[in-house]
Amino acid sequence: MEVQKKDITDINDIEQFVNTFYGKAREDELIGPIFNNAVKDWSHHLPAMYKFWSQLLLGTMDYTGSPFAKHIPLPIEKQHFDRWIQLFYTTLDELFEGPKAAETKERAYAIAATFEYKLRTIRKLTSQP
Ligand code: HEM
Repeated sequence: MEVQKKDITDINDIEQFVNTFYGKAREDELIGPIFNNAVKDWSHHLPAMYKFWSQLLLGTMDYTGSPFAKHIPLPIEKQHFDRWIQLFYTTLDELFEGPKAAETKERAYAIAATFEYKLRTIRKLTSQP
């Protein structure tokens, strides 16, 4: 019988999915090299991601940053966002189950789609004819 998983309820749960997700992302053949080239200090990036997700999911007000801007210089396109989402969903499905976990996936999908659209638009506007 499959054991019922718990839902996401607190900062420990967020730290767990963030750590697990970036563990997978760093090893991924498509998006791993992008992270490993760009992130100089994981001991800074991971806590920033705990705060980002805790603000979105738990309503804490401790994230200050402008996440989209950090992605502008990166070599990422739709295929990379698709892989990001695939790994993120797999991570959440392995660890959690419930309305908050479902909301987390929805939020991630919406942000990924927005980032991808904005990057595509910026590049179109700034490319030479
Ligand atoms: C393939 C897709 C993606 C790649 C390769 C990527 C990579 C990166 C990199 C290299 C940084 C900068 C880290 C640093 O300066 O140390 C960053 C920052 C960040 N990313 Fe992504 N990212 C991707 C998609 C996403 C998505 C879909 C989300 C949200 C759902 C997200 C959320 C963030 C946030 C919140 C930060 C800023 C953290 C801070 O304030 O320092 N990223 N990302």
